[in-house]
Amino acid sequence: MKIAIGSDHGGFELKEQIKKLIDGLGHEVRDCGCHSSESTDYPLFGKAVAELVVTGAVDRGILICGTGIGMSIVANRYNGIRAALCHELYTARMSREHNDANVLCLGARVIGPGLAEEIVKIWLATPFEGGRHERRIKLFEKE
Ligand SMILES: O=C[C@H](O)[C@H](O)[C@H](O)COP(=O)(O)O
Repeated sequence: MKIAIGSDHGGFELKEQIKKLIDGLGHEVRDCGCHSSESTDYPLFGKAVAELVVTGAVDRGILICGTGIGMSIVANRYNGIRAALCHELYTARMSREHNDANVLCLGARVIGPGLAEEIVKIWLATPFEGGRHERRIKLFEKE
């Protein structure tokens, strides 16, 4: 898959680590920044990733900030984005199976890098179940 990834300064280190993981799994990574731990503004990177997902330039997005909250708020303003903030494995899996989440948000100040990697792996590997869940998504997404 093609995957866009973005973070602010709070998520920068974890972004670099997750980039390597995704690359090692055989995906194509598009890094939308930021590019250092210097203080910056999460909406810039949340928007960049969301726009690539919405336009179909990439298949999925991963966004990382301190808590993951700011990034999920920004991404979910876009019609067609279903961003899920996940800090354990069950919601990571269910966000794919039931919600067809196309953006994963992580809080680098909330969980450790080991758990973050496991979350990313399960989120990338889990397919959408469709069926009744597809009907529910159609109920809130605009044409
Ligand atoms: O939701 C927002 C994110 O968690 C940001 O990473 C956080 O607000 C940045 O905080 P600070 O500017 O204090 O590093």
